[in-house]
Amino acid sequence: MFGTVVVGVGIAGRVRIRDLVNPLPSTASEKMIPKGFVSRRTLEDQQGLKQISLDDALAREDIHAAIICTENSYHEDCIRKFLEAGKHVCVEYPMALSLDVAHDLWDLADEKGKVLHVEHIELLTADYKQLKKDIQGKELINGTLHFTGGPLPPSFRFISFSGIARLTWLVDLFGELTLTSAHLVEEKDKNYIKLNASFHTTENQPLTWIEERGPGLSRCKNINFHFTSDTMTCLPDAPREFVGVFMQDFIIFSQKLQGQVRQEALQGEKRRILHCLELAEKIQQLCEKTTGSRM
Ligand SMILES: NC(=O)C1=CN([C@@H]2O[C@H](COP(=O)(O)OP(=O)(O)OC[C@H]3O[C@@H](n4cnc5c(N)ncnc54)[C@H](OP(=O)(O)O)[C@@H]3O)[C@@H](O)[C@H]2O)C=CC1
Ligand SMILES: C=CC1=C(C)/C(=C/c2[nH]c(/C=C3N=C(/C=C4\NC(=O)C(C)=C4C=C)C(C)=C\3CCC(=O)O)c(CCC(=O)O)c2C)NC1=O
Repeated sequence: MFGTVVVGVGIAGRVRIRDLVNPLPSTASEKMIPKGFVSRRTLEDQQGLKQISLDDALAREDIHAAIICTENSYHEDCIRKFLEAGKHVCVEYPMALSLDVAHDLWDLADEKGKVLHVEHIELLTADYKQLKKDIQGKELINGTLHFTGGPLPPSFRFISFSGIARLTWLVDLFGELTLTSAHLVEEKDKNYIKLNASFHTTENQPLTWIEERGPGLSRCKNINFHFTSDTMTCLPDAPREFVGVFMQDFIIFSQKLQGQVRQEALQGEKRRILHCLELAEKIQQLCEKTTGSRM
């Protein structure tokens, strides 16, 4: 049994509390015991769960794991505190805002012998699983992934990190990438931002990622993938699965705590996460170089 707390009560934190309080019967998630939630605000009980202080969460011996759902700028500090206190950590993506920090946190997890799990629900949606199946065996000529969405607060930090889910899609579909260019358009007065990043696959095929955020832009992903066999311009519309994506992720975290995930799978995941963070960092550096300012 693993006493567990949720840290940070926003959109993701509330879903995490829901899943922690209602584990899926006959899955590894049943071994996770809700022990409370941590917030920087004083909140009333959440779905029957009580608020506890961060210090208590770190010190209590009946708490073995934390699910960190704070804004991106506050992930590193939280992960470090819980790992140092000898707790397992599940953190919402992106785990860190630089490659160095990510390596450092993983080393700390290894040193402490604890699980560091990074949520990547974008890989767990029914549409994505279908897309991956549909693409299997096809030979890419070139492709574009264009995401639009509403503005995020500054605490979600640089757009290549807050948008890491799109990079993760491209890497999971087409393998490791090399960045060839990155360009940022920002209209701060309009709260509008657009990133355009280009890559080559290991077979030298070009891929483009466009991440666009601004008021009135609805959350949407557009694809345009050209293969030698055909062209895909629409995401497949797979039926929704019975188990929600956050619950699927929670079950994976629980399985990791119970030693049910193979080493090769863990290593592959870690390699992918670090590769995506490295790309995100290179994009940021290139954008800063071309605009001449830190963002
Ligand atoms: N939303 C989603 O569907 C997904 C989110 N994520 C990731 O999860 C993390 C959190 O995202 P999300 O939950 O959407 O972000 P939110 O902006 O909803 O919450 C972020 C943090 O802000 C604080 N907060 C929430 N509401 C308020 C409020 N009304 N007033 C003051 N503070 C508030 C909370 O911390 P506290 O309780 O300490 O005050 C909370 O943890 C990010 O890393 C994101 O990338 C990943 C996948 C999906
Ligand atoms: C309705 C408003 C709404 C908000 C404010 C929202 C925020 C939000 N959704 C995210 C990802 C995500 N959000 C979802 C799914 C959801 N997330 C939800 O809050 C809900 C209701 C679903 C529906 C199942 C998924 C699957 C991701 C992973 C990235 C993706 O594939 O889009 C992220 C992480 C950053 C990013 O990848 O863009 C944020 C901040 N999502 C929303 O849908």
